Amino acid sequence: MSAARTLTEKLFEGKLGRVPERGEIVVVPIDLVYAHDGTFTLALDVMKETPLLSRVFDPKRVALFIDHAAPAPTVAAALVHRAMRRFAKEHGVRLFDVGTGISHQVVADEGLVKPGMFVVGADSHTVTGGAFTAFATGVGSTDAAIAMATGKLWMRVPEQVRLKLSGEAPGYIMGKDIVLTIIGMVRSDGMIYKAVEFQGEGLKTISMDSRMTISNMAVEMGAKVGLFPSDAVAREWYRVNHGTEVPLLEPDAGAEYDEELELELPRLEPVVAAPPNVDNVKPVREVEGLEVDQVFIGSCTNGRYEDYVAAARILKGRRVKDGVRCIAVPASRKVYERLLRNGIIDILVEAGCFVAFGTCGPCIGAHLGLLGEGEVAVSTTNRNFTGRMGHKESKVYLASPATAAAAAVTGRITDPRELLPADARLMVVDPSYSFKP
Ligand SMILES: CC(C)[C@H](C(=O)O)[C@@H](O)C(=O)O
Ligand code: SF4
Repeated sequence: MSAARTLTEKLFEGKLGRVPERGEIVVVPIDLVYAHDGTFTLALDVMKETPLLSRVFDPKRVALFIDHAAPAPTVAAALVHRAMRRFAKEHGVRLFDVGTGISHQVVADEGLVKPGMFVVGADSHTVTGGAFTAFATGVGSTDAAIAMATGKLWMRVPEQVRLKLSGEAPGYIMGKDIVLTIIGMVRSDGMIYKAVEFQGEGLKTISMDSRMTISNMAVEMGAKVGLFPSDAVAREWYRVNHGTEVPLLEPDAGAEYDEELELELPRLEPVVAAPPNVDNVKPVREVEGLEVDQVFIGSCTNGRYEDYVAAARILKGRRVKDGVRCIAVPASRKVYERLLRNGIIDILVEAGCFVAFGTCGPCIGAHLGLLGEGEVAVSTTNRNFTGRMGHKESKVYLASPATAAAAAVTGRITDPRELLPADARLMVVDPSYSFKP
């Protein structure tokens, strides 16, 4: 075997002091473990029932989030939130309360995830942290409780896949189009328990916001983690957002992978995932014209600055079509504040959108916009399973924020290229970029 190492191997080596074999079961120290109001109750039960797990190993490495049913839409949710606040106080753990934001966004906003870390969260979209070169993965509530109490967790070292992104993406392409296209290629079970490493010269043009979208949906192809290197784009993001230098972590040339795939970015076009499966991916033009009732722009997949800038490019000076609800929910207060400072919230509101922030609400059909029988939504979220956003006879088309905004304006599924300026570049790599409406 060559001495060249994959990125996944480097991350394990950083913790274990040696490169483990694929398939080996290892116990790794965990740098950050988190849970939210949808999963913490079960973790708390485990901690209460198991004396050895009754204390938190290190409060600084544990975080709790109130984001799923937030603000509480039911009394039952309010009671869960109350229990979480009590636990956080008793154990000295950080609790990010109502309105701070969706966990996977807040860990980025707060700089809690850094290259080289091992992060586990009681939520499948913890994989979002792969954008920050962290081995970040979702676990069940019992595993989360064990990690909270012991600071360690066992893992099977995954098979490793190189996914080369070659060439440069056209300006109208966003991370969502890239990841949906990949899922359409490999299908929803194509990467089960594998570590997918995104590589290639195309990374230079993929912003951190879009990388988070791509890593976020790694789990929708079954992956254990979706990793980006901490290249120049990532390191500049840490400088601008957190004033910190982070190490360069990237795979060695010549590292051996179990599988190699390539996606040519210049060939991409806007796509949707049609219901009822995330891998039912088609070019937007194939479903163009279908009438929509609701558009949702938000979630941990696409609730970031770049996403609303893309939407604003389409919504500015236009109105949401009569009869369509356009719901915009920036993923965190920090994202919301940046949008507010840049006049983007004004554009959304003037176009007729309903705007809230920092909640999972509509994404998981919890509150703030469920779908009725027979209704159709275009949504920037990551799952379109039957009944995900409301009635079991409703339909969800997953798309980029640009495609979603185009549907809001026309009331039909529409190729965003028809409404975008010809020179629009929707992925914005410069972290200091501010949109001038
Ligand atoms: C509630 C939670 C367990 C779930 C997840 O793990 O992904 C949710 O966030 C989702 O998106 O379906
Ligand atoms: S925004 Fe949606 S996908 Fe993300 S954590 Fe919340 S419910 Fe899950």
